[in-house]
Amino acid sequence: MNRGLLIVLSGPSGVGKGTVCAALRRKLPDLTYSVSATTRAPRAGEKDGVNYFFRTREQFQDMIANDALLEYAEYVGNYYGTPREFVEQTLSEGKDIILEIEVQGAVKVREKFPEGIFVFLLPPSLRELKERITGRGTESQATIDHRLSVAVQEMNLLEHYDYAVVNDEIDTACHRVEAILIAEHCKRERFLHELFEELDRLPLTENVSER
Ligand SMILES: Nc1ncnc2c1ncn2[C@@H]1O[C@H](COP(=O)(O)OP(=O)(O)OP(=O)(O)O)[C@@H](O)[C@H]1O
Ligand SMILES: Nc1nc2c(ncn2[C@@H]2O[C@H](COP(=O)(O)O)[C@@H](O)[C@H]2O)c(=O)[nH]1
Repeated sequence: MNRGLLIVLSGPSGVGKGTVCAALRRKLPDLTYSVSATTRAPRAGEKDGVNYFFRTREQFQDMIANDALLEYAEYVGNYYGTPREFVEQTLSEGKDIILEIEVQGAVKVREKFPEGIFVFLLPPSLRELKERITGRGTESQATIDHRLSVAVQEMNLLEHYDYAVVNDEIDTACHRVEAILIAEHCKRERFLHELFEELDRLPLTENVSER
């Protein structure tokens, strides 16, 4: 069985990662979502085990010590991390999995899964990014300011990604990511197809089948 694809959707805070990821999951119900662990407090309506695994700092540090995280990062005063076992099991079952994570974590995932597909979501403008972070209304002004200053630094990491997708319209951005997934699947299938054709042409194969 082929391993599934690991897709990392990353980009600056407020660009719309969560929104585009949710739209993509509605369109592609077979795409598995990696639920992260965090020490941040739940926002209104967020549920443990659905949006995040909400953990204390001590619990999170235990996860780090037990090597239970594929990657983790400290972001604007809180820990965020990807539970490792679930990702590895999903991939070994041949299913695609998507991680929606910030950029430091994405760089660490790349070190462990260079074959992953790394997509950087871009805002149509910095002004729009600021409006999105502010408009979401989930953070204090101090946190918004902190996230915005980090966002500008995060944009410089674009060159480390395989693809850049502008999130101007949600549906369009979602289509773009879907197109990337389709293309990546095709690439892998064609690769295998060509490999087997090549093997068929090898004299060694003929000799073996004649015996
Ligand atoms: N294409 C878009 N057009 C207009 N508004 C958008 C678009 N995409 C997302 N938004 C809005 O921008 C805000 C931030 O989106 P979202 O929470 O998905 O960003 P995020 O990148 O996941 O943020 P964070 O990294 O801080 O968790 C939300 O209010 C969302 O509704
Ligand atoms: N490195 C990781 N970053 C993660 C993970 N899960 C979420 N995130 C990112 O953190 C910020 C803040 O998220 P918020 O829910 O507090 O707005 C955002 O960029 C998320 O994508 C993770 O497991 N690892």
